[in-house]
Amino acid sequence: MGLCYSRNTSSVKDDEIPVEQPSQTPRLASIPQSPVPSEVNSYASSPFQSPLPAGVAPSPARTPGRKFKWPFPPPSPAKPIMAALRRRRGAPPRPRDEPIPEDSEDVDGVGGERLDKNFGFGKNMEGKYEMGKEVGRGHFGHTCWAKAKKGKMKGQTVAVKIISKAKMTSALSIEDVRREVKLLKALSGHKHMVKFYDVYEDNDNVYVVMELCEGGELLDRILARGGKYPEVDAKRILVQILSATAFFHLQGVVHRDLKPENFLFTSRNEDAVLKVIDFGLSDFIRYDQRLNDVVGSAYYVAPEVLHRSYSTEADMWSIGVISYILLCGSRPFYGRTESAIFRCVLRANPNFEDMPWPSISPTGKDFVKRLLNKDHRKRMTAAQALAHPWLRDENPGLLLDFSVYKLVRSYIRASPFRRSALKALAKAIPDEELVFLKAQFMLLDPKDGGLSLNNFTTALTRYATDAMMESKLPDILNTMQPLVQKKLDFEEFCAAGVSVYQLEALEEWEQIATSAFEHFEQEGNRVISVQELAGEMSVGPNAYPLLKDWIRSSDGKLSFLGYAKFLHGVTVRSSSSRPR
Ligand SMILES: Nc1ncnc2c1ncn2[C@@H]1O[C@H](COP(=O)(O)OP(=O)(O)OP(=O)(O)O)[C@@H](O)[C@H]1O
Ligand SMILES: [Ca+2]
Ligand SMILES: [Ca+2]
Ligand SMILES: [Ca+2]
Repeated sequence: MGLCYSRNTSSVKDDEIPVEQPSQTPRLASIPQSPVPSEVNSYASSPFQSPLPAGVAPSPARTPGRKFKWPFPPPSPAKPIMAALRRRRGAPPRPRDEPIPEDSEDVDGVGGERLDKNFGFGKNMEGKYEMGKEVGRGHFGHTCWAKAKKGKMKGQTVAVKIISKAKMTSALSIEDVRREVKLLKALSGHKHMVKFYDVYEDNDNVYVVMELCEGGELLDRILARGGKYPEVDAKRILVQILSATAFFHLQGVVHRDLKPENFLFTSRNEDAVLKVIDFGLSDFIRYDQRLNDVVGSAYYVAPEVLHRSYSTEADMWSIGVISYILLCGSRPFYGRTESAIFRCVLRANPNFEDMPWPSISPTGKDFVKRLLNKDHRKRMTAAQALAHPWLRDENPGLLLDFSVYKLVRSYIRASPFRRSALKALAKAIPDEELVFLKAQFMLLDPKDGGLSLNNFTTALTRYATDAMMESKLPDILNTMQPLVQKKLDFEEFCAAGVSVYQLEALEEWEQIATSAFEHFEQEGNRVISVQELAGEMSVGPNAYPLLKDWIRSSDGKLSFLGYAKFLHGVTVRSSSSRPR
């Protein structure tokens, strides 16, 4: 195994040039603060960017007042991540083309001349707003303070993100800007989303007018506190992050760049509201879709993103990284080069032993671990995280979880044998886990104690924004037709909505499975042939020898092992040709 670091270790890999760091350790607390304050954001020298390997773009790298040793403006995070991936796999860098279309230059013509950079946005920015000083900077442009000159916002201060058209060098990068604006607009209503006001353009720039967040970035607050948040304060932050994330995930939006630089406080107050910003890397995702473009920031990137098949769970990983940092002041996955960080993300287990972890509550630790699970199927969703015991007393307000829709969908489409296996499992779900399912059941507003398709439709409609129409999540309802006649009571809803993978990740899994099998023996287990079982599992004849071991020779029914394996199902990799 390569060099994997957690926390205070650091070392240099030979294949890449390490970036100079102000400190040899990734520990936030030891990083000296920049003495240069600014009225809007107090920028500190950031340990999040200085140890970044060349090429990984930390968004605030060019923020005024921040010290960094990088002579060049940072490129998009997407490109360098891909380049490093290719190096890891030992493949030669491709000579000309760019791996990620978003940033490939001139796909539409020489010098980008044929690109239509007209967005159809309003043109009279200057007439409406008086521009002030810069408050932040990113790789596409910068953000300024501004004041409305007329209209109902007259006199109000706002933030204007100025995105340079000169940097839009491909049709796809133009599409990215269009999508960013569309997303900001559609998601704007939520308490923890930055409020969108307007968008303008001229020949040089696109101007996104939004609510001014005067409290600075979450990153700066972490630094100002010496890198570590007391649990109570960390909870307050995370509830807000999760509430925003549960909201946009339900809209079918993946953020893909969640990190402390992309959360801003509305004011300098200790209890200021936190807002998520920067949907520049975000995308809509259909319910049955997996994304494959590798984008994000190295320290926060989920393993399945590096494996090029991911969905909303990737954001949950990033929130796990943020939680880890908030609680202990160190990064869970650290390396001085991009490759080293990726190796860590893919293979290393974060350190939960060193100080301050022994002094952190067991539920807090459990919370972080359930987010930093490398298997995305075992990771908590945002809605689940809000229902986790660690946050429950924060009264976070629960939100409908779209992952429940996906699970219910596959339940109602499953074979009767599989459904009875899941019904038996539902009887063994620990009370702690039932809390979440009960909340989801209630959010679906059961009629006469049960749920039919109508409930699922109405609930989704209640939360729908324009973003949900774009991501086409409601399409899932067309595939849930069996629920027209059927009605799920709470017990069956649990069988439908429970995630086998998540239960498997629990320490008590052995007990849960044992107890579930007892129920299954009473009301679900039956004689089943190897052929029939293979059909149930959608595997071919070469799996017969293996499946034979799952059936008891005494009575021809599933054994305990067989039941547990049957619940788990075959994973894509081991399906048909290579069952394990
Ligand atoms: N609404 C706002 N209020 C105050 N400051 C803001 C606001 N929006 C952005 N900023 C500041 O500007 C910085 C850059 O904004 P943003 O992250 O949206 O730009 P970007 O060009 O997409 O950057 P990146 O390089 O991270 O992709 C933020 O980190 C923040 O400091
Ligand atoms: Ca940013
Ligand atoms: Ca961005
Ligand atoms: Ca894309």
